[in-house]
Amino acid sequence: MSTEQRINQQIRTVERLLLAYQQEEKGTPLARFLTGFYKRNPQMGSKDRRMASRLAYHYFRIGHAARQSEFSLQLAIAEFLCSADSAVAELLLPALYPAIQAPLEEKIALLETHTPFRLVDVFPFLNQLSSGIDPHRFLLSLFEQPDLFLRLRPRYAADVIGALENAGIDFRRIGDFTVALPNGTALARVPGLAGKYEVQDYSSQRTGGFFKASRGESWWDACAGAGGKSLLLLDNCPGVQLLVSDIRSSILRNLDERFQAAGIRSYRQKIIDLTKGDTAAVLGKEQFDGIILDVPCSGSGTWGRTPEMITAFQAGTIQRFGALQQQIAGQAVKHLKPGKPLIYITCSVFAAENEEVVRYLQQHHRLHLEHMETLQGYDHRADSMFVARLVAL
Ligand SMILES: C[S@@+](CC[C@H](N)C(=O)[O-])C[C@H]1O[C@@H](n2cnc3c(N)ncnc32)[C@H](O)[C@@H]1O
Repeated sequence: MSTEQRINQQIRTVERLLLAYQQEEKGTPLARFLTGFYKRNPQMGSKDRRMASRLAYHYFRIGHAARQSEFSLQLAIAEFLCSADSAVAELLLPALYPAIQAPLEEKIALLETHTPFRLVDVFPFLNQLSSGIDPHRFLLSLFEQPDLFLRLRPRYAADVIGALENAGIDFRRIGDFTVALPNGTALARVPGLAGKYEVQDYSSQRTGGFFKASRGESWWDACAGAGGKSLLLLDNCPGVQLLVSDIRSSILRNLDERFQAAGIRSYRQKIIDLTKGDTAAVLGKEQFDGIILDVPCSGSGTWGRTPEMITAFQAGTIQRFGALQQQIAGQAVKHLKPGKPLIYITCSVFAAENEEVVRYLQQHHRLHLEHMETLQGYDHRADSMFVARLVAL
């Protein structure tokens, strides 16, 4: 088979794969779909699978841009933009291909001059961004996959760094307890690491700086999920009395496993749906010294990892999340002691889920805003998040 035939076959395979993906239930993560697709197509070898995954992810990174073009041209544009070397771009965009290693801005200018690609078409929700997000830099960050970040447990930080160095792993250190690695780094093969670190995005790690908890205080992680923020809290302040809750019992089982691996045994756990107005039925009159509220959200700050969401997402959903977050936060704050903090967190870049919810809480729930910040992931090849520290009056 000639190189050209091989490339055309790859393009057809990805087209077939993406057609099958469109038949899936809306919102199915691409990663999960790909696992199933490869199981159903065992004739695809590991090299074919790697190439198909790469092309599919790049296809989604250009969002809504150039969608009227031939499928093969859309793929070539995506490849040219998102990689430094591409047989597909070389075959289909031969005049542009020599510039594939040029800076991103230059590649965008070339594509806008010579193809139907327009940067403004990529992400249709730019006018809804939080004020702390730079729209241009955010857009450009969608074209690359964020790094994999580890949070090192304080007392094992030196062990982990030593083990990574011994294994010859390529990593970047950010501060004392954070390590960035290229995605796909096979950590399971490095001996002696179990229980000494958590996989946690860098921006997510930074939210810990807002907790400021003290030993002996009682805290409630009210949307605890698999426990990422709770573990961060307990690592920063081991003497805190913790209640974790979530609407889903299945996710709290994951939390239990992670807590067990981290050697944490002393905590309380409850199933609580914060959209129901009866938290008092579960919690009585219990009041906390601090509440972490890492609310369900659009996840738009993490779409560099799940670019399929850029096209799957419906604009109206932003307002729906905003309303849900207001309801959840309004319910949780009833259990906050006066003078104590609510830490409101999202992994969204939309104002309606961030500063607008903060404004609502100030106006309707007697909370004073101490500090809020958009954590711009694009500065660090990380996710973007929002965090606010509000204090009950
Ligand atoms: C952003 S995730 C939490 C992630 C987690 N804090 C971490 O750091 O790993 C949001 C969580 O809110 C939970 N949730 C969604 N709706 C809820 C509700 N009505 N009441 C309580 N929790 C809810 C979800 O099940 C999900 O686990």
